[in-house]
Amino acid sequence: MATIDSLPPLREVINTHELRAKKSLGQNFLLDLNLTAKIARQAGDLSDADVLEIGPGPGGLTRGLLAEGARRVLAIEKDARCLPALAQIAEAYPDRLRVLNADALEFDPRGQLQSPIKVAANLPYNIGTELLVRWLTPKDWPPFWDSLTLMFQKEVAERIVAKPGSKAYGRLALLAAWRAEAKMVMTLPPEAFTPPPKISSAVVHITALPAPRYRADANTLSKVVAAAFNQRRKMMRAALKSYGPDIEDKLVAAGIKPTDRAETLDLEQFCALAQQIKPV
Ligand SMILES: C[S@@+](CC[C@H](N)C(=O)[O-])C[C@H]1O[C@@H](n2cnc3c(N)ncnc32)[C@H](O)[C@@H]1O
Repeated sequence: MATIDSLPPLREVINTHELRAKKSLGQNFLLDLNLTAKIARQAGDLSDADVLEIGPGPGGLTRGLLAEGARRVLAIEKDARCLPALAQIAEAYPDRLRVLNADALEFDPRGQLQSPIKVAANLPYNIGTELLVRWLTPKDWPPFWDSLTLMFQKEVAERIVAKPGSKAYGRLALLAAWRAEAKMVMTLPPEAFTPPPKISSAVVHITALPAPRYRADANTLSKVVAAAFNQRRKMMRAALKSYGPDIEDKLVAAGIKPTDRAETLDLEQFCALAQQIKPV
């Protein structure tokens, strides 16, 4: 039976289980347990929280979360090759780790964990933004989670925390600012990972606000912001042409000049526009 002290170093784990990283699954592993404990600490006090971890891989961050005192961790891993390594961690932390071999895109977390719930993950780069947008745009608010502590490619992290007028400002910044507070809390060089990715990474900590900053329908806001920034150099009236001939009137009613460009508009204006398109 594995105990915390008998868990082997992660480099040994990936060798024993022949966990050669698969690019298609976005596998860049963190093998330094000091580093994974530091990332886990960015999630705040874990002792009274259930943690949902997406993509535990060989379990570096999972070990960090458990060592930092997480009440319980539910880890969702798509790659079955990682299961024996994760089972060994589960043995060392009886009753505190549950591992599901599943695709995070298909997984419904509702009813699986007890509040307060923190999500923590070194996300596979190919599904990271999709998961984040899902977590930020449920129909009802507050969401199932209280905070998200997520590793992204640094360029994506910059887009999440961007302010209006900056180059990185767009859909991710607006959706994050609408009902949450997002901060970049840590950056990591490529060498922190095995194998090293081409670019740096960063951890973003996002806390859910009790209520949205402005009233809007989540789906409408998400779609209109995506359309506006898909053609960010175009004037709003051109970028939103597919909304029909009365979009100019709706823009004006929302306090937006039809000749404005998306990158100059703030969250309040986009929410006002969503309300013109579909009031809630
Ligand atoms: C960047 S690695 C992080 C691994 C580990 N957490 C670490 O920090 O070393 C991403 C992990 O997500 C897993 N993964 C990729 N796509 C997934 C999906 N759709 N659902 C669940 N896990 C997925 C990969 O197999 C891999 O273990």
